[in-house]
Amino acid sequence: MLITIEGIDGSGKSTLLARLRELLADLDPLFTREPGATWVGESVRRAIAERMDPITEALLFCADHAAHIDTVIRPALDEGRLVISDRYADSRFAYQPVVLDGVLPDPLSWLRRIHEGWSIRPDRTFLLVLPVEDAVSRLGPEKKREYFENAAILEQVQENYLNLAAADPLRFVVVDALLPKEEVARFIAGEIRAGARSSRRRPRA
Ligand SMILES: Nc1ncnc2c1ncn2[C@@H]1O[C@H](COP(=O)(O)OP(=O)(O)OP(=O)(O)O)[C@@H](O)[C@H]1O
Ligand SMILES: Cc1cn([C@H]2C[C@H](O)[C@@H](COP(=O)(O)O)O2)c(=O)[nH]c1=O
Repeated sequence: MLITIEGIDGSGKSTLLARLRELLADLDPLFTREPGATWVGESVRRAIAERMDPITEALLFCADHAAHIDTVIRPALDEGRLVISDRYADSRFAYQPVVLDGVLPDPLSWLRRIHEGWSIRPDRTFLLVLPVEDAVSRLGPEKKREYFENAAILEQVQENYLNLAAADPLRFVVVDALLPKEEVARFIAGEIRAGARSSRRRPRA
């Protein structure tokens, strides 16, 4: 079963994942992330830091996703493991249209086409949502933030995320990220546990 955690910068993903490692330890999940699970992810970090052109940046994120699926996700799913990824394809569909706006006529369709035929659809995606001003204040002083970590960009990213969730309500679970950390973690752990139980009852297609 593939679970993904999404949300704007500062929404609490890393905090949540650290707690899920403890709460779900008995299920022995594989925790992974994008970018960062493959050496391609290092190129992505460099592209963000150096502000490469948005098409190069988008294609590097996609390359990291392909390597992530090939080397980490598919092997673990084939072994029947629960996989939990901090960011996944929806990060591309939420962030890259913002920087590709004005560069391509329809960035989201372009991105979706690139993923077609090889990306693996998550079984469930938890989207952490909170007002952008709260996320930005959690992120700390502006000068220490990465390129995407500014309010104007994050407003558009969050709107894109909410549109993705509205279009796919069976997969997305929208979670109030203003709730206390422990409440967020226990709710999501419970949902993942329930999903894992029912997927054990269903044979994999
Ligand atoms: N539910 C919560 N309530 C209050 N503060 C929180 C909550 N969740 C996380 N935080 C705090 O917000 C800050 C940002 O959280 P975190 O690093 O987990 O976000 P993130 O989504 O992983 O960010 P990024 O995408 O930039 O890596 C941290 O200081 C964390 O302690
Ligand atoms: C996977 C992915 C990520 N991003 C952005 C989102 C963040 O601002 C950075 C790095 O991610 P982190 O988890 O906060 O360290 O990259 C993106 O724009 N597109 C993507 O596909």
